[in-house]
Amino acid sequence: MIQINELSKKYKGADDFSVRDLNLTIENGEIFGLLGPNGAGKTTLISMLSSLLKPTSGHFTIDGLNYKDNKNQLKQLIGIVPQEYALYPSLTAYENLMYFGSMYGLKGQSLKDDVNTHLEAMGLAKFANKKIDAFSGGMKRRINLISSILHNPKVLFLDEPTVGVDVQSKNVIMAHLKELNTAGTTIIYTSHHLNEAEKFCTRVGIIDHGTLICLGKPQELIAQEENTENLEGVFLAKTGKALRDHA
Ligand SMILES: Nc1ncnc2c1ncn2[C@@H]1O[C@H](COP(=O)(O)OP(=O)(O)OP(=O)(O)O)[C@@H](O)[C@H]1O
Repeated sequence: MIQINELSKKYKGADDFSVRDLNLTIENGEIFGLLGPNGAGKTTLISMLSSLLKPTSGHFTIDGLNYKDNKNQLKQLIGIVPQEYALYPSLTAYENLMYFGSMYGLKGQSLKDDVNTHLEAMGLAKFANKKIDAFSGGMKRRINLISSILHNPKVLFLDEPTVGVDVQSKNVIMAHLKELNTAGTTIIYTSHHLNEAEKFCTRVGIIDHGTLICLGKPQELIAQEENTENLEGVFLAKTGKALRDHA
């Protein structure tokens, strides 16, 4: 279970909070979608939960563990798929994955077998020995995902896992995430793809101006909103139609 209490983040030099007094509980086995307009605070929140960013105040625990006291245990428990590719372009897909596996203390034949199984499941087995810099965006996203799940994390955080990929790659990524979830992994991910979130998530939270403004099962939220047939309608009703440009 992920228990978040009064979590806030104000970046150095910023005028306002990017996440403000956020309270949320996510149960084991959920696929939880963090939705919100540009600049709402989704990446900031997920970066704090995955220990990439220090909160300004408040706290959270994952399976009762917190980053301050249980750093090494937490590292084994969670997987992180950031928005940016964290891959070595001059190494092959296989070499990258063996390297990332070794960072989690994995080695030997079982690591090789796991790498090959994931490459196969992601449709990348025949490209295992090609260098990453020759890969398309969709292929890099799939390798990026594999690199974060080799240690079988109990909780997986993903920041826009399907941004910039074609429909084919997106389907493979989402199917793989669904399989991981069925096998017991809790998934928390940010997305702007509301149709996808509607189908895929057990619950969603809509965040705006750093605050959680809406929380529930997609179908329940749709049923509660008048004249709305989908999650996009709920999203627009809650967050409005104004652009969120800022610089
Ligand atoms: N390193 C930073 N320093 C200062 N302000 C930041 C920093 N990173 C993000 N912000 C600000 O914090 C707010 C929330 O940004 P965040 O990236 O968390 O939003 P988001 O919901 O993930 O947006 P998007 O959908 O565009 O990725 C924005 O106002 C953003 O400008």
